[in-house]
Amino acid sequence: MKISFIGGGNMATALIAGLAGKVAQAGDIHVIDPNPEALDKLRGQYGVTSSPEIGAAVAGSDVIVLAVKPQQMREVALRLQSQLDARPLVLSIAAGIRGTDLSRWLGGYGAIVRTMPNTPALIGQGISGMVAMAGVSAAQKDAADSILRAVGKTVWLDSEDQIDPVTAVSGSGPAYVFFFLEAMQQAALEMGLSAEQGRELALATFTGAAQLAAQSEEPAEVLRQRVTSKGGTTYAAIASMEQAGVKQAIVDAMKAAAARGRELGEELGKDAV
Ligand SMILES: NC(=O)C1=CN([C@@H]2O[C@H](COP(=O)(O)OP(=O)(O)OC[C@H]3O[C@@H](n4cnc5c(N)ncnc54)[C@H](O)[C@@H]3O)[C@@H](O)[C@H]2O)C=CC1
Ligand SMILES: O=C(O)[C@@H]1CCC=N1
Repeated sequence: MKISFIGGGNMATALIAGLAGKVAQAGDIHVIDPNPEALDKLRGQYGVTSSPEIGAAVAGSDVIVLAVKPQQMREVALRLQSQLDARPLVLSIAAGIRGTDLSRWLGGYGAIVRTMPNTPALIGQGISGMVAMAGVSAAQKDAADSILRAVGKTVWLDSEDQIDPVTAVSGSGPAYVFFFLEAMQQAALEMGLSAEQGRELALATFTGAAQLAAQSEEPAEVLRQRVTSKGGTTYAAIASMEQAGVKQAIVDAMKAAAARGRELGEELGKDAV
């Protein structure tokens, strides 16, 4: 499979790390990015070919992955329009950008899959929500699935409306986990443990609890109750979090992420062309 990436930043790097030598031979991956340092790194680490701007190199690609920031998507799509003769699959990973707007910027092109991956893709532990527009063939849907499965799991969605909620849960989700980790490590330090001890204890707790939840038939609430002895230490911690409104704050934060996705789509898609 020949794959071109437009944008060679964080998320493209995570995807290329999983793909190179598996779904595509390194020489069949081409990256376009105006930043020479990003290209040097990707060429050196993964043996990809590269160019600083969209041109003939993308013609002949089976899949073109759009991995620029949402604010760059329109400009990139307008430039890409003339290179779509071979009818490749266009795979967009941008938050917010709606399929109809992307299709319009690509001159009414319909072979578009929107996906929302996440950074654990870097270590093959990602999860991606996926939605195909009407012009995507079964073979192209399979190609999109195999690209994202090279870096983790895929979940196909019933409608595009679900992609903003997916962005709020798993796309942005690693940041919430890191935030919680930061807080646990800060507390460990403030209570007299070393930074190294705090890191080891907090990380193993996260991994262990997540694995336990994944392997258990019980909901998270029941697993939590099993740690929480009445009048004990966990009880004190959970009572403190409840008093501070932590659960509702997380729910509100995730709704804000989804709303920002919708807002980005509306803001950046309101042009006439
Ligand atoms: N970082 C994350 O956790 C996730 C990001 N995304 C989406 O992935 C996309 C990329 O995000 P990141 O990789 O985090 O950003 P990034 O800033 O690391 O990478 C974007 C890259 O695009 C390049 N670029 C800018 N203008 C360009 C142009 N005209 N042509 C080609 N390349 C150009 C930049 O030089 C940069 O290397 C965004 O749309 C974001 O919504 C999706 C899921 C998760
Ligand atoms: O923060 C963002 O907008 C992107 C999308 C999901 C994760 N990072």
